[in-house]
Amino acid sequence: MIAINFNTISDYHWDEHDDPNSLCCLVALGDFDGGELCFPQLQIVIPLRPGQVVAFSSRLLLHGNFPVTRGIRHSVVYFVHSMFFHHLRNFTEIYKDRKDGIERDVNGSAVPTVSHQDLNNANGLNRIINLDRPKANQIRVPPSSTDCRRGCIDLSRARRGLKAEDPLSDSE
Ligand SMILES: O=C(O)CCC(=O)C(=O)O
Ligand SMILES: [Fe+2]
Repeated sequence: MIAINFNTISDYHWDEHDDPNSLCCLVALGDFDGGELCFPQLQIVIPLRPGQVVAFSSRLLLHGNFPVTRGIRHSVVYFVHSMFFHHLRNFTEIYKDRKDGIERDVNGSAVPTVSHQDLNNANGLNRIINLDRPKANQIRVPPSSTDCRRGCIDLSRARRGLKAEDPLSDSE
C-alpha cells in the first residue's frame, strides 16, 4: 500500500497496522528544507533529501519527522498492511468487511472505526479522475518492433548528475 504525505509533521509514532515482519520504504520528494526523519530509539536523525529512500520497520521502530522549513515535501510511504498476512487466504472476507465498513485488528477482531477517510478525495484536494477509454491508435500493436530505444538515450547528463537545463561543456 502507499501513503503520500504533503508537508506533514509526524509526531513520534509506530505504524501499528503495518506488519511487524515487513519493511516500509519512505521516499521524500519535492524541493524543501527541514523534514528530517528521526528515530529517537536509535538516536539518529536522517536529513532525507529529495529522491532518497529509507527502508525501516515502521511497526517496530519509533519514528517521526521534523517540520518542513521551506518548500514542499511529499513523503511517499510504501508499507505492508498486516491484513495482507492475517487474511492471506481469504480476500473475500476483506472485500465483505470493506463493504460493511468493518475494520479488524491483527487478530482479526472487529475494532471500532474512528473516522473514514475518503481515499479518492483527501481533504478535498484531489479530483476524482474519470479514466477515458484508450483511442484505437493508442492500443494498436505494431506488426514488428525494434530495440532502438537504448541507442537513443543520451546518458551524458545522467553520468554527471546534471539537470536538463545545465550546460554540457564540450570538454566533458
Ligand atoms: O514523512 C515522514 O518522514 C514520515 C511519514 C510516516 O512516518 C508515515 O507516514 O507513517
Ligand atoms: Fe510512520
